[in-house]
Amino acid sequence: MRTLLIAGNWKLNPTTTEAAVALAEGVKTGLGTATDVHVAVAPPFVFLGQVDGVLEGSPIGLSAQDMYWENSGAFTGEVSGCMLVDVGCTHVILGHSERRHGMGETSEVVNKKLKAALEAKLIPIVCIGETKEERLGEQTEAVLLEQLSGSLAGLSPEQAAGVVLAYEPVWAIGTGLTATPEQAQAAHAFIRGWLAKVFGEATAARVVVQYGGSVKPDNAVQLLGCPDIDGALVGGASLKASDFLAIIKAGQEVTARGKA
Ligand SMILES: O=C(CO)COP(=O)(O)O
Repeated sequence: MRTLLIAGNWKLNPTTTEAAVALAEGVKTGLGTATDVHVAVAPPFVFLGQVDGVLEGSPIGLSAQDMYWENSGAFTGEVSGCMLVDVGCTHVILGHSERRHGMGETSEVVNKKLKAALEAKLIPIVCIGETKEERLGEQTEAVLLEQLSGSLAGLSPEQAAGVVLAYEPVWAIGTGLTATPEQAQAAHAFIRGWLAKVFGEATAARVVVQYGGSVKPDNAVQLLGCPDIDGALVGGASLKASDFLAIIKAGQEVTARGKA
């Protein structure tokens, strides 16, 4: 069975080092040494080093929220995979919808970043998902197909097995409008079907596919209990240690009882 990954995407929060350290300390203390689910936090770039110090000795992974595909050079404002590894990162989020839609990031760009992340030995969390208009226009599968085939182009099955995907319907992000477990499971099954077709059944069975979009303590058990949902990428609720810990606990419950 795939191990669940519960990751907190802090986005552009919090705004001070002190608050970032306090949040990381809260998660670390609350989690202890539990390892039955994988856990990671993704603070803004500037806090990564300090948060890494806090997380020392804990099983919590450290994720960046983006990276560039070149290692070094004249690329003002960018941060590379080897730099992220140097400050302690284990994961990197790529192609978040706030970057795809807010900053014009294409699947081609995500693909370059993904290959660089794998080269740097970071675990990439590649985000995909449709907007409200696309869902209403029955374009969900077409959008997922474009984002999957574009973002994962040229990967070997072995490389693909090491990629984490995050299905995040844009209409559910930060809106309180969570996809129902049925809607989420249907999208996840579609994603796993695509993986099986392109990379083979054995690889598809290994890929961790998270759900993201208004995951909260009160809906986490239902979502995480779905057969093809292998974790959560949590935004707002990851900014409060007690809420994030409650979502992790939901993952632990689902793991302990086993999936259907
Ligand atoms: O975008 C998200 C995680 O990457 C989800 O954000 P919310 O949990 O705030 O909806």
